[in-house]
Amino acid sequence: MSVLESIIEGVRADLAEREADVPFELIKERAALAVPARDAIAALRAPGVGVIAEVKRSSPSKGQLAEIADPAELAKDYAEAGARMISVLTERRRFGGSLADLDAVRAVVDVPVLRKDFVVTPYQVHEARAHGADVVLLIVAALEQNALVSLLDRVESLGMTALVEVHNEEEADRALQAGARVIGINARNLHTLEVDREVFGRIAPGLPNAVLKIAESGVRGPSDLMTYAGAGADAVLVGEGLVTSGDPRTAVTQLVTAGSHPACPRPSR
Ligand SMILES: O=P(O)(O)OC[C@@H](O)[C@@H](O)c1c[nH]c2ccccc12
Repeated sequence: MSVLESIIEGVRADLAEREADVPFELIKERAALAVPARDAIAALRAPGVGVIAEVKRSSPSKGQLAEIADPAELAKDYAEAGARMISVLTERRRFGGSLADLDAVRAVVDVPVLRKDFVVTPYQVHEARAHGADVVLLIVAALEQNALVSLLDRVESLGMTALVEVHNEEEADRALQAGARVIGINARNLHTLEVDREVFGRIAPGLPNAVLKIAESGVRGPSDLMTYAGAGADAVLVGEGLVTSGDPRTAVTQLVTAGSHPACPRPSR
């Protein structure tokens, strides 16, 4: 079984427990009553290269990265330092996240919030909305094409934005066919867990101008942001580099400064 498959197996087991507590009809109702989703596309289209800052305790490749006793405090620091969006990992077993983290972050920031998880069922989409998410990650490698299409439609029908994650050209084609408006190109191979920063530059130029392009993973600092900017990134998504920096606020400030510097290559739109 691949790493991705084993993560999803755990996600499904945890999901079954939550679903036993809060049935589908109830989570749908809660989602319908939530404050409307924020416009993530508008936030990402702002001038310069944006920073999406991630609340990430652990990773399958490195184990624990940071304790993060107070995710709300961290998210506030990120937002005050200029992050355009906050990503919250809600997967428990490998990433140490939870929906409580999402609630805590949602309560303290005004920027759009991304639910970062392994979303494979409609239930999780409504659940994301019920907990205040504005954006939901959909990983192409984890989904059959018809599931991808129907989950993406569901995300949009709830007023949210889908961040559709790809790792290669074939997945990028599937994302486009499904109608993705925001594509994340993940430098980390979910099968081997290795980071290859060249992947973005290989895939991004083949995507239409109208699609927002997010470079995910492996951003160590401003120079990686500049490289991704040169290859057409509208934003970078950063986790480990921030939570292990010792000073996440300054780390975000440095990235935001680089992304808005006149020398930073601009997205073509
Ligand atoms: O910590 P990094 O290398 O900055 O990466 C952040 C983000 O890209 C990564 O957490 C991620 C990208 N896609 C995912 C899918 C599931 C879980 C996690 C991820």
